[in-house]
Amino acid sequence: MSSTLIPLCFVGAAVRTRSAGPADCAMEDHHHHTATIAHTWLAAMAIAVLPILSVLILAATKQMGRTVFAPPKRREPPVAEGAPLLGVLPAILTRSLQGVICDQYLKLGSVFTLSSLGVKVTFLVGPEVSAHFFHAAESEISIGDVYKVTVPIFGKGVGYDVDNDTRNEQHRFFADTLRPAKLRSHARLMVREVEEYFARWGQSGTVDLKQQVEDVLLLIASRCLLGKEVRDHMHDEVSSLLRELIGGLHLVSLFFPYLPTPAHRRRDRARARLEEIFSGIARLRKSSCSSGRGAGDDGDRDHDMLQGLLDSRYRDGRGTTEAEVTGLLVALLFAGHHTSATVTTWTAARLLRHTEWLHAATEEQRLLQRNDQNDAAAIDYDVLLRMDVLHRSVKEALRLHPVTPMILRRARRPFTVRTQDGSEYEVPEGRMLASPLVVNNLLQGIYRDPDVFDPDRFAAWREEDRVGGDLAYTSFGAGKHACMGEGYAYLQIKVILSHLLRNFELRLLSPFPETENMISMRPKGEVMVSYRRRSLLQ
Ligand code: HEM
Repeated sequence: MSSTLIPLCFVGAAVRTRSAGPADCAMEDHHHHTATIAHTWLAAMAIAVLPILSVLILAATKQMGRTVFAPPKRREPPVAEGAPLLGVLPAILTRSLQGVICDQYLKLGSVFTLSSLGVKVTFLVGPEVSAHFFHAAESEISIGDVYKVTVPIFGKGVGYDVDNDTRNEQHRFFADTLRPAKLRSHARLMVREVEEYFARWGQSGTVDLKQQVEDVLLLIASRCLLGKEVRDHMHDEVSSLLRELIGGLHLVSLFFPYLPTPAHRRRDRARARLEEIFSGIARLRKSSCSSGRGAGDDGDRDHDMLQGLLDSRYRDGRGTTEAEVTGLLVALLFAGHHTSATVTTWTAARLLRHTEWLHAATEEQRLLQRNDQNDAAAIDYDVLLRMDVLHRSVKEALRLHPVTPMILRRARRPFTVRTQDGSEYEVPEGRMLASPLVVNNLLQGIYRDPDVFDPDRFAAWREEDRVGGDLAYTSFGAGKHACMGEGYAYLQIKVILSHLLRNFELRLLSPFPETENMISMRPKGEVMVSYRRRSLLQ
């Protein structure tokens, strides 16, 4: 979940798109079917939904056929032409958001505004114009204004319900629970979950890999984030409570988050029950500590994030409340599960389609197994760090299939942006801003043959992203709100994929997937794969 990079990719507005972007915005076929919003409904909100409210306010300033605005004091970014009143909306719906952004980028340059029904979103394309967007303080460029909608899901007292300082402290708790020393023990738990899960597969068979990946990642989350008690006794209940929480997010929630609809009531009940569960576990843990029984039987309990958050303290010495811990855990689940599942499935689909890379990644596993003299089958934290081809394959799949089409912010103060060709624009206060990953990730100035799946572009001898500067590759965000779970995400994705490569011969039976819809960047439909057990060392 983007910052909480909340992949609310769960909101189900399916807007199919067609047509390719212009040649310079190279992208493959399936890409032409996508146009979407950030982890989310956020894009929907920006492009399609907020306008409905805003039109009422702005109608007075419009004429049919052309919108007339009060003359700007300074030069604002150029606005894309569009239909009367609806602006670019018809183009987005008949074509694709990605295609429209690409067109306008080629036409108007790296800074431009899309407008529809009175709402304007200014797009900043490429690293040269994105520094302020990613690095400015909250008082200048706000993430909180954009993600307020998460409050009823995460609950009061956490995330975007609290002031910026408190939120920063809560992010420090996340950072503590995700630091490398903790990741080492998470890796051990992840490997155990993955081995157990795939042991259920037969000698050979056919599966929907997308579903399998979602399931195993939920088990990993249950174990690493929520703890042994949930994993062993409450996994099914907690999984369905999380589904209820997600199901409580509809378009109507954007405007009336507390309207007593059945879905909102279910959401609130689920949130309350989760708090009850986590509070119960917290009390049990406290009492087992005071009775001298210590941590978990297997010594793992100390390492789960639930415990990390229960032990966290604010700077003034205050501990976290059980309600806060519940909210923070839900936020982490939102941020980490859907995103990782999407990237794992896309990477698998890419490897199975581009067999030269499947071969390279498999050979890497064979070598790692051979070189590991102690235990040829072992995958641990250090081995995972040595999976270079696999790592680059994941990174490259994420470049071509970002989990969110764009990252959104709101300008709290006006600012000036300079383009590479020397144009200078004043972006006004209150303007919604977007950094479109679906276009940034395909810029030819940064990536050679951008629509080709080529993990070597990130190899030490090319490093196209580094050459492009620190804002060239922003699939994990950047700057002030860079993803805090990147290391954890790579670990769990590589644990799953390396286990599959080592133990199964896989074939993609479905056609290469399209992207789901305007709101979700997941692979569309089932991703059917056949498997046959094997050992790489024989
Ligand atoms: C492949 C998987 C993932 C991808 C592609 C991803 C991507 C992102 C992106 C793009 C952002 C920035 C959003 C913005 O600026 O609005 C972000 C933020 C964040 N991510 Fe991830 N993420 C992934 C997995 C995870 C995981 C596993 C966790 C935690 C367990 C996590 C925790 C966070 C948090 C806490 C933030 C908010 C940082 C802030 O607001 O300061 N993410 N992520």
